[in-house]
Amino acid sequence: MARCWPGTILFSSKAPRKLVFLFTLSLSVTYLFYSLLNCYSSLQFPLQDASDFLQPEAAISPTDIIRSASLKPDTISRSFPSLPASRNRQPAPARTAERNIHTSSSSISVPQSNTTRTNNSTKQLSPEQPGIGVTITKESDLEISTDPTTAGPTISQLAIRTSRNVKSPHVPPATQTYHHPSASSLQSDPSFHSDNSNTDPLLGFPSSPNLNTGDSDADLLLPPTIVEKVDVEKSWAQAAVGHSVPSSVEKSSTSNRIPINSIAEKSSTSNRIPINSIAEKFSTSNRIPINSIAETFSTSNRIPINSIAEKSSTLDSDPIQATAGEISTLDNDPIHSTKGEISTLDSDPIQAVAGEISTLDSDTIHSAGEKVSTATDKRSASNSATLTFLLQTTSTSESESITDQQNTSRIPSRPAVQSSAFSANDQSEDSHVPRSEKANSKSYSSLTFDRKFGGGEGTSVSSSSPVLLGPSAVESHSGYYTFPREFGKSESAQLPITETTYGKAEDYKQEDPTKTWEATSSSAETLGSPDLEGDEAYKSMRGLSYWDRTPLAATEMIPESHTGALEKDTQESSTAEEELNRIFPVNCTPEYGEKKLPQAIIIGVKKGGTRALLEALRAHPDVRAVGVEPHFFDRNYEKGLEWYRDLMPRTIDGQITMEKTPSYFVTNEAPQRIHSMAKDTKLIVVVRNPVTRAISDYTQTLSKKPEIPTFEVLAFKNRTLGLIDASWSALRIGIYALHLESWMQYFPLSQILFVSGERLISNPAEELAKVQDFLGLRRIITEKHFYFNKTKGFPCLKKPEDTGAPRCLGKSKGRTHPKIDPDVIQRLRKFYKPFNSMFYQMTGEDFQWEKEELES
Ligand SMILES: Nc1ncnc2c1ncn2[C@@H]1O[C@H](COP(=O)(O)OS(=O)(=O)O)[C@@H](OP(=O)(O)O)[C@H]1O
Repeated sequence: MARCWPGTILFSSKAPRKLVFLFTLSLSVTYLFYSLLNCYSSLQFPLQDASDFLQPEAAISPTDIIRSASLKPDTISRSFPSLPASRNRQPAPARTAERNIHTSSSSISVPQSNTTRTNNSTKQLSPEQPGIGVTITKESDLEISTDPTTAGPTISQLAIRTSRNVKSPHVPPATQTYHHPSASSLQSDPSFHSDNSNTDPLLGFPSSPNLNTGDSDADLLLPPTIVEKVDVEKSWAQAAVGHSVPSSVEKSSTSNRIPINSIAEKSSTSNRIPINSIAEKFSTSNRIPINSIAETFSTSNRIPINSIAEKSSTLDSDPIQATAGEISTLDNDPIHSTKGEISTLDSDPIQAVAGEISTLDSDTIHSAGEKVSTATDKRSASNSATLTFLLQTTSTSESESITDQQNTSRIPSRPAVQSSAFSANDQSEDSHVPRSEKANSKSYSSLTFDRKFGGGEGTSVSSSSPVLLGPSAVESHSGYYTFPREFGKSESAQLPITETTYGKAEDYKQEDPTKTWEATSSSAETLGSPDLEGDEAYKSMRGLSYWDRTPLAATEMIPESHTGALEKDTQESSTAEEELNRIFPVNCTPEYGEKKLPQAIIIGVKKGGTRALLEALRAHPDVRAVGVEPHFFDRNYEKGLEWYRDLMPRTIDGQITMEKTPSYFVTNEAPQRIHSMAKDTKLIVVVRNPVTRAISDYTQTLSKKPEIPTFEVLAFKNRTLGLIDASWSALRIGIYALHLESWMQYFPLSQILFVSGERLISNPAEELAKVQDFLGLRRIITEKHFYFNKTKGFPCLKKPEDTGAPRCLGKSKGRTHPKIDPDVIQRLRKFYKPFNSMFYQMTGEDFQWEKEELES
């Protein structure tokens, strides 16, 4: 051994002392060098661990992010409210298993309970207790800071943990499988074990439970304090675009690690993940129009987080109402709610002056008021009840005349839409192209559905179109989404998806402040404009309901205590109190029956034709429906089921109770809540071409706020680049597939009926037949009940025996739409096309909007 040591030779050879000194010195230097090297190596471990944490960003579902937070450009709030424990839910064994996705550095198991962890303690949350909210003030990069002394996991980490390792308390009974070509590497990655059952149809990623809805126990993972640097815009962009096939997957799909240097460069501590660097990578590789999407989604969610937590507001919620503390709302105008003292049954809009809003006419109450006159001020409870009767049955005001509506014929010229068969059969090969081959594609993506219902039998449809518009399509994502047609059936549809994303964050302008006016709640609605053809009869029979229906009990009027929370829905104009009393004496109907929670709900979509459907149904003797929109599952949930029940009309045996609130469809919490109420609730969604729906939505807002920017301006984030502002609620609501996915988490498709808004106009009897079948009703509403009113441009109801005057919806339905630039229409059609296709695929029904567009 001694010989091996060079020093022995040196000493034995009696080398000069100088040489010995130099040798010793070089040894010391060498030793020092190796020591330093070792030290450096050891420093790498924490970073590697961090990288393990980071890499699985691949598993973050953008929809989770969308639904988990609310962003504003200046004040971005993020909340993780918890949900009430799911009751009555069907056990879903396939989905209740913990999503056992391994993380090399940390494996977090989330108890399947309704808890959140704060300060190392676990507490039970009450049903609507907000979870931990983090307020984020956004600049370019965001500093989320609630307590700078404590560094907890980053948002990114939390999302990762959530998506990776969660016992989802609400797992869809359905099996949803997403096969993403580019995910093959993930699947080969031992750290990624998706159960294939919690996927997002839009995004194609295993989706973490919905943070916002409390479906997940993500709260458990949220530390009491967070010090974080987050590029929120970028992460939101991913969320918004809906496909965060992340760069990290590409870059380290097998190693499950983000290159160390990227982390080491950007982060000095292992505990603080360099979100920015990750975000950059995402944005670079995915080229998502980050700003635009982030902002757009934030636009639709312009609700302070605390409001959301408290009020369960949604994208369709009125921010001001949410803060007012007392939501009123025969009218949706947010201004009216600011005072928190809005009541709603005031029937005398004529007397409403600036500053005093009365509200039976949503179109007349736009003057922002200091206070709102109230039903309680003006009438007794019994009168109020009478008025409610009015709300539920008819309108009597002259101002309801539809003479101002006679310009255009609204009936579409298109032929009756075929029912749900797909006709195309050209399966696109494109959908099977691995993502890697698509990555460099500069072309627009295509979206292809390979529909294989019933064990491969069936048809398929494919389409090829730009997903987003603009000159800079740079990348596509593709994948498959498989879902069952119905619970308990093996048949499924497989949905290959390719999508295109655009641009970089910097390319997009900041949030347009002009959009803050947006109040997206469902419109105030009108019942009972007498049509011109029936005008004489109307005058002679004024006050009578033209809709054949069962009488209402006086006691089923909405209690005054409730009126402050109701959406004005039925009347756009009203009648003087005395007249109401004359027309509908308080004791005109006996009290009988029982108030029941609704067995069927029209949950959407706003401007789809929901009022027309409900009113037609109310002509059925076995249907009793509340005339106003209760907004229970989105805005008034904290009032409790008894409050809700009390709103309902009385029913006798054999009658079903219904309500309609179109904003439910886009309310994250609604599916779970309705499921909790009764898992067998039947749901009806009236859908309409999303482009037309958006214009209709805009038209309604414009009618109240003429000063808003043009549709063309609002529709784009950057028109030159062709960047659609998908976060504008008018546009976002139309991404039906996105919203439907939430409902499919709780309800089988067999429990959801999709009604074509177009066919409801072109062939109402046919749609009503479907609806009656779905509700288990006798087919009593038939073509004999409808006639087409040329002046109104819509079908109107009449008594089948022709004994009563016909009845059309009022002036808030069928407004003349403003003329929109055809190029913008075209762009929007292209934007929606893949989402529509996905929706057709999910529902198994082709609504033929594209065909209609071609014909128009
Ligand atoms: N029979 C009949 N009469 C009048 N209007 C009809 C009818 N059937 C469907 N429609 C379409 O309904 C659209 C309004 O939809 P909603 O009732 O769902 O609107 S709301 O969300 O409740 O405000 C409304 O949209 P606009 O035309 O844009 O006003 C109508 O197109």
